[in-house]
Amino acid sequence: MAKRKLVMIGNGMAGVRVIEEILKLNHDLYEITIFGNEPHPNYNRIQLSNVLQGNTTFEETIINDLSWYASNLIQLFTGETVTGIDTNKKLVISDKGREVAYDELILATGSLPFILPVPGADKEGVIGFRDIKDCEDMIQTAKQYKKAVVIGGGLLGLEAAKGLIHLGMKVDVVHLMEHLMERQLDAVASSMLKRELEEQGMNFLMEKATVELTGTDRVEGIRFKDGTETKADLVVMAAGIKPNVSLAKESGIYVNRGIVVNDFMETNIPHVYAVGECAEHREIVYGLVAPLYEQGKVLAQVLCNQKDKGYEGSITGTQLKVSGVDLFSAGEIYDDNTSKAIVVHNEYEGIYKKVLVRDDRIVGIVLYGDTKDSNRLFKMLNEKQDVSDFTSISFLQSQESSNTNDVASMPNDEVVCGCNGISKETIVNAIQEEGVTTVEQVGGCTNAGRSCGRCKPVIQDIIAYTLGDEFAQTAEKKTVCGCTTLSRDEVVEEIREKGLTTIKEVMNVLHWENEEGCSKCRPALNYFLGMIYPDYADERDSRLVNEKMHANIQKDGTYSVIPRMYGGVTTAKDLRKLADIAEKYDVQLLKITGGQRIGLYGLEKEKLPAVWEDLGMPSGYAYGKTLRTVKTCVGAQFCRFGTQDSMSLGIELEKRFERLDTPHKVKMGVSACPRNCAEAGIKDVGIVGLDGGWEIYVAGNGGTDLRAGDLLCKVKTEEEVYEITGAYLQYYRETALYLERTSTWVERVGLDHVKEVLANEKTRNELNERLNQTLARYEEPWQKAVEEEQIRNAYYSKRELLKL
Ligand SMILES: Cc1cc2nc3c(=O)[nH]c(=O)nc-3n(C[C@H](O)[C@H](O)[C@H](O)COP(=O)(O)OP(=O)(O)OC[C@H]3O[C@@H](n4cnc5c(N)ncnc54)[C@H](O)[C@@H]3O)c2cc1C
Ligand SMILES: NC(=O)c1ccc[n+]([C@@H]2O[C@H](COP(=O)([O-])OP(=O)(O)OC[C@H]3O[C@@H](n4cnc5c(N)ncnc54)[C@H](O)[C@@H]3O)[C@@H](O)[C@H]2O)c1
Ligand code: SF4
Ligand code: FES
Repeated sequence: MAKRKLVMIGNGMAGVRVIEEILKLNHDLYEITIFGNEPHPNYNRIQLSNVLQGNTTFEETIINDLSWYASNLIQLFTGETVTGIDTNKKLVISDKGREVAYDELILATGSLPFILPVPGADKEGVIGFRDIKDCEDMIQTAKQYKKAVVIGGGLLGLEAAKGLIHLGMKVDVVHLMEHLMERQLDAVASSMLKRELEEQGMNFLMEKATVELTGTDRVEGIRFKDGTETKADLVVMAAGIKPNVSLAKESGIYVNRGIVVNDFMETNIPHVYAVGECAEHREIVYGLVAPLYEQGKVLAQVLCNQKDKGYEGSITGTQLKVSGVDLFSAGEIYDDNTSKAIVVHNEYEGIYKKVLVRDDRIVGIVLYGDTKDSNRLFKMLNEKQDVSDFTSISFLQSQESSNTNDVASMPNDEVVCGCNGISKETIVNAIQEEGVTTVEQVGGCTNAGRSCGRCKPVIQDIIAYTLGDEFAQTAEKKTVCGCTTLSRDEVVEEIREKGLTTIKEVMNVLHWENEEGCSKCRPALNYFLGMIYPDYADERDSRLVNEKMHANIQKDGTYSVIPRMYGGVTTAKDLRKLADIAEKYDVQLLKITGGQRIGLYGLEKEKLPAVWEDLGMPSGYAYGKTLRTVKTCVGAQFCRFGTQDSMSLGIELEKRFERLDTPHKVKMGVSACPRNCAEAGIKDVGIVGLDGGWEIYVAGNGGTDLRAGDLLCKVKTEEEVYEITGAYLQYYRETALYLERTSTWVERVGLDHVKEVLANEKTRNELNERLNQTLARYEEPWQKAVEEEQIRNAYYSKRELLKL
């Protein structure tokens, strides 16, 4: 039976969770297309605050990478905005003119920051805080400017302010009201918070209404209603959000504040649903992930014909992600004449706890300084438990005890991960029945910990408590992925010892939890097998998407073609050919890359084999975990400072080691003198010419984790360079974790250790022998695609559009 067509607009947290739930319920029901106007796969927006505060990286915020979409046959259009919906013809239209028909349509367009409508709000340097782009803007601005002003003393504003302080800026927080976070905290908790944040370096301008942003092109200051002013090089608007509903509205879908949905997330138009921050349910628009995920679960059931009781609304609990601040708030915050407050205020220790009770039920919680009881109290609030038997002590005094004792006394049904609604019992079951032993694996099985991450310490305690002695042995272990409890070294050892030769066999024999593996372990296993057996028959479908396609997928779904240009040296004939091909195939962009070659960007998948055939040049592997480029300077052939022939050495290095699978990408550079024009000092392997010899540097990195290379050794001849480089690469191949760059690998194993290994001639020879055996197995992949129809049909035909 033909699959039904499911289209989703919005590639954010709530929407993609719906897709994950659908895939769990019925993997094959839908042909899924997702439009996301950000140029990224689905990432954890919540963690942007932690990126700013330096606690995590952008890479770590990715929830589902491109290979997840590919392996689930999801067509993803990133950087593309849906601009119209024809609900009669049942199709959506994008800003690139793409029309996609749907049987079912999900609107998951999220929110937009509320930008104050004051003069000057459109000046350069005025931003919201919503996405990676905003985050990057703040990081860049902090490198150049000193003074930031955040407008809004709510959750978002305070997290942004903390991040900007971390980035080295002076920060004013402008707040309209008398108290910070007035929607979540009462006056006492709010003033305790203010004091703490002032100590952390924030300056508060309270009860200030902004009337104008001053400056010429770029913002220079803020003027307030009371006539006062403050200077600003950067203004971050964090004064709330508004549901992103214009597309729905223009398409005739009923919108109030958000897109109005019933308990099954259905809009007023048949087959059109809304979920997440853009949806309004029973007159409430939610702005935290916990309720959005509940909505997502319900919508997945509806779309998989498993309609249950529907979504009935949520009570939300909030915490602030600022280190040194421990607070929790849920429900009402002030008592009135129908409710009573139970309050503990220990000023000495900076602890404040308030529980509001009406008709023997908890209706509100405010905790500051000690939030240990938040889960327990929040559960009582949510379940409307009768609390008439509780004393104020049993309400509010958490027992001083060790963490594992806390876990022991925790009821089984206590919710541990509020974002995902996961109880202790579910986590314990995953540990006992699925054999998981790390927080990451628990997340893989249950989703716990995959959003704001604040429950991770408790999950860790539950793992320790459940595993007992076993825990100590597994605690230090970094497993290959959530499908196994084995580490990289254990997997490699088992493959060698048991003579396992295919990915399937490894998974079966080593009792993989998920028998199909996942997007993390399949490429890793493929790599390990290829590293162990020189004649290994590569499993192309297990590779990361770009390697599988032998081309780099771009944000609009097109691909790039970057042929080899050994050592960055080309010819007039090749340049002419590239120019002709660029015109013939109408490439969107022709660009000199950072690795000294020329890239053709914006080619549709179906065109790739023809382009490669016309080019007749080898692949530059610009997409691979392999040797990318060897950058060279002109050296002794032309430069008056050159002491060595850097171009010849670079070209030979590239020819010798091209196509070699490595744990991560490898870049090299060769300069002919210490002026180092080829930037060899920030390469995985950098060679610098001296009078009568060469210096070999290793473990440099010019990317996000900038690192200068370490001097490995000095040699006299080119032959020695090849020998040392070969042995070094093979040792890296054999001992690094999959996806570990040489820079982190060397730091982990130690430069002295690597030097010691390579100093031994016998070891060097053995390493080079194994390397050469492996190198012998490689074929030119583009040529193969040109020659073999089966490959073209499998990977580059239109029919296979969804398989990426
Ligand atoms: C810095 C920050 C910190 C946060 N911290 C927390 C926290 O600690 N706890 C918590 O629970 N929540 C937190 N939140 C809120 C949480 O991130 C959101 O509730 C959640 O991301 C909303 O999910 P969503 O899918 O509805 O919207 P989004 O994640 O915003 O996704 C919507 C996506 O749709 C795209 N889109 C919109 N229109 C179109 C179109 N026409 N065509 C194509 N694509 C379109 C948007 O670009 C966006 O990528 C935080 C938010 C921010 C910004
Ligand atoms: N830790 C978390 O859970 C977390 C973190 C960040 C963001 N978020 C979510 O992101 C969304 C946006 O957060 P937010 O803090 O912008 O929204 P918010 O509505 O919670 O807070 C906005 C704050 O700005 C203040 N404000 C409004 N107008 C102002 C003005 N003109 N001048 C100065 N202050 C003004 C308000 O008084 C309010 O305190 C919310 O849904 C929030 O729940 C959550
Ligand atoms: S590194 Fe030295 S030899 Fe090479 S181009 Fe620069 S100055 Fe000339
Ligand atoms: S509480 Fe947010 S991820 Fe668990």
